[in-house]
Amino acid sequence: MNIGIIGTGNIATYLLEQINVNHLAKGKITAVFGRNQEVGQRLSEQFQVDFHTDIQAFLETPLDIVVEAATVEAAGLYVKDVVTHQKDLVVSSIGVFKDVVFLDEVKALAGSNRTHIFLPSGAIGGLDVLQSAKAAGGLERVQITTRKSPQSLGIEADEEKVIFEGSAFEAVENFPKNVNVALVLAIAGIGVEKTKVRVIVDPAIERNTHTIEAEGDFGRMQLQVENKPMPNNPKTSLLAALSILAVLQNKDRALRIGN
Ligand SMILES: NC(=O)C1=CN([C@@H]2O[C@H](COP(=O)(O)OP(=O)(O)OC[C@H]3O[C@@H](n4cnc5c(N)ncnc54)[C@H](OP(=O)(O)O)[C@@H]3O)[C@@H](O)[C@H]2O)C=CC1
Ligand SMILES: O=C([O-])CC(=O)C(=O)O
Repeated sequence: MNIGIIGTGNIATYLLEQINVNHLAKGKITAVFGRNQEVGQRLSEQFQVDFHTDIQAFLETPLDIVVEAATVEAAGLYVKDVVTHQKDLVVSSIGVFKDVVFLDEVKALAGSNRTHIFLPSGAIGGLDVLQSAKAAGGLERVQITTRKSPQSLGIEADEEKVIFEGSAFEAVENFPKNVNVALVLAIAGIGVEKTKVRVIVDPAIERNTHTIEAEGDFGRMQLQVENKPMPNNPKTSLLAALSILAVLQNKDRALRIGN
């Protein structure tokens, strides 16, 4: 499997290390697309990958799957191109799909190009429960409370404070690098308007903590994940990078676990 990566940051570097050096997935990252020539050159030498600043040239290389690990904005620019070039796609910046029409367009393109789109569970879990819970309708309420340090949120604060309360749609507009988890939750569950999000800044906390609550005909779920932030980017939890690695490890397996 030839893997391409969009982005030259923390997750991209983590995947290069785990796949090209530690061989933790089948195949190899053969090409990276980015806009930072200096960093791209360094990654190219360190991990023996081609570096491209031209998206068409990147997508014309023989890739089986492309992992977006950049930003919501970059995902908006490039995900359709990836699918129309008939590559499977893994999206990290799931906030790009707050626009439901855009998500439907990308899904339709994937259908007509016979490709697959993978949305990793990222820094959370419980998506299996939500999807089962709504299989026959009847999922009523979904909420996520994200608690992060000022450093992880990239803001200053000297006391615990609720800094946002609203829909998943509004949350992405306010914190595009911190609430992609709310979007995958919304897509798996009851949508971007009905999924409620609270963001709390907490100077006393060291882990990126997400608490998910859901209720419906199935009963009730509460799940809390206390994530270690990544050293190179404390906004991002290690679990988010691991979940992309797991998608790449599992994508062609005969045995599927969870719905
Ligand atoms: N689903 C989930 O649970 C999670 C999702 N995420 C998503 O994953 C993304 C990546 O995370 P992480 O690697 O930690 O973030 P980083 O900020 O470390 O890396 C993002 C990289 O993207 C590059 N980039 C930005 N804009 C563009 C562009 N237009 N074209 C090409 N490259 C671009 C930046 O490089 P430069 O600016 O130098 O060009 C930067 O190095 C986050 O932005 C977030 O959207 C993160 C955490 C959890
Ligand atoms: O990594 C995390 O804890 C969550 C995150 O940043 C995101 O969802 O964008």
